[in-house]
Amino acid sequence: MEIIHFSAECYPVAKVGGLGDVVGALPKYQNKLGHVAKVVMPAYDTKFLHQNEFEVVYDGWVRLGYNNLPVRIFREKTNKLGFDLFLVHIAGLLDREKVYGYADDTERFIAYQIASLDWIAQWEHKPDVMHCHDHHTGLIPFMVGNSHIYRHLNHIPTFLTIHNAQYQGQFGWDKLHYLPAYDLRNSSKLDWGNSINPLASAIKCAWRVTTVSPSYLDEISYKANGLENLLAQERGKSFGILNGIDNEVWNPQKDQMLNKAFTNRTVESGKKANKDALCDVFNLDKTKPLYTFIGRLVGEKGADLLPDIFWNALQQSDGEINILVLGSGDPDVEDRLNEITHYHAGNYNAYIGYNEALSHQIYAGADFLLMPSRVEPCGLNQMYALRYGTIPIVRRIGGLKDTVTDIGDGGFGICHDQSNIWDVNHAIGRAYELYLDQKRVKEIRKFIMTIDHSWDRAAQQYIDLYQM
Ligand SMILES: Nc1ncnc2c1ncn2[C@@H]1O[C@H](COP(=O)(O)OP(=O)(O)O[C@H]2O[C@H](CO)[C@@H](O)[C@H](O)[C@H]2O)[C@@H](O)[C@H]1O
Repeated sequence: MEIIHFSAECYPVAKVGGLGDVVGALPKYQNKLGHVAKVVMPAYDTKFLHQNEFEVVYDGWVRLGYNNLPVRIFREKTNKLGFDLFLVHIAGLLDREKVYGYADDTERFIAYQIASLDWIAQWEHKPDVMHCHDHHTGLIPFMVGNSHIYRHLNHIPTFLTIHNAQYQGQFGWDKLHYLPAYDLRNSSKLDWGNSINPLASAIKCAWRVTTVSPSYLDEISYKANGLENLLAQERGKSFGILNGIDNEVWNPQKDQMLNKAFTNRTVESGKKANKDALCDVFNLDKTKPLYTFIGRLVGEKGADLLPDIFWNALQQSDGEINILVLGSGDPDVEDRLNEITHYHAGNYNAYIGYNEALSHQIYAGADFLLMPSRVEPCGLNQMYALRYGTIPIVRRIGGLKDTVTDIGDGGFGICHDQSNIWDVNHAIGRAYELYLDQKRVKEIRKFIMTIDHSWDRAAQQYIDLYQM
């Protein structure tokens, strides 16, 4: 099958969070199964663009409202990522440093979607599947099914994967003129709550909808930032497929970013070397358990609770634990997390910012990873933690529920029910008790490193779904 993935992110080209990891891996694993999966994404002004070789495969114009903008599509020449990568270049609109966060994001992603379809519409052959990821690509199913200019594509099955239903990309009907002409009687397929809502539109128009874990599929019927009823209505064509992880990128045995590579046989010495190095850099106590949080500092991740959780834990433990945070997001949370460093230096530190290599070093060097998420469609961090022998402490929600079993239930993690300070502090205490039983900790580490969360299984599940 020929599968085209449309996405705003793809690791290592451009990554803000988990979407980038998924789109950087799933196509590679689909190709390994004998298919031809490709990625079409915006050409941002990132390092990857400057450090790799590209050829031009398309030169054209994209019509955005009353403007015609020049478009160029580049193909990466060497198949470096294990799949064909196409970058849509629109000067002045897409070629910026950041992926998101601009006032004209709506226009940027509409232009990217139209330009991608214009290009594909003039191919001699047609792909078998068009797979859209999140709201930035959510207008594609509507445009393909309803715009006269894409009538040659309208027999191609479209898929939507929801990585996070919190973000929907809504914009006002005053921007309708940016979209290619369609029969206005079909406007209800774009509308949700009197706005044009790309995620809602994709849920309505895509042939199939998937979520990134089975539990999240259940949860969004009652908690989906206003889309609950729609998702419940479309449940018949919706499926939950648990994300995998890229075992080649996240491989503690070969990871070049670590201070010391290790396997599950050498996990004790490997973890110690990586932990010692982190403790040296961040002024932490090597002899004490190291808890960490890695992620976007936003409400969904429970990040606003972290400062209080850490104050409590550090005070209650009286110097017996370490905490290291890596993240960026809400400036208020960033400040509050930084502030703790002044009071608990030696046991606490925070790196505010984005640092891919440091994230690998922390997954490898930490003893426990905290994920007190309010919403977690899948969560990749807990799976990276497991692969690097780090015990996850997670709220039982979404993909966390599907991947972590509590030690009290014969499992290997610490689970709690609510995303609140008391539950998380209690979980931190349980982890500390566990840490004192080093024999058990060693057994758990050895075991969790063997759990297979690679993409092999999920890549096949997507193929099966395309063929249904
Ligand atoms: N400051 C920082 N420095 C370095 N690395 C950082 C970082 N902050 C985050 N990361 C990395 O970004 C990724 C985050 O992955 P998640 O799955 O937790 O995220 P996210 O909420 O973005 O994704 C959404 O999509 C994914 C994919 O489907 C779902 O798993 C998830 O539940 C859903 O919310 C991990 O690779 C993590 O290491």
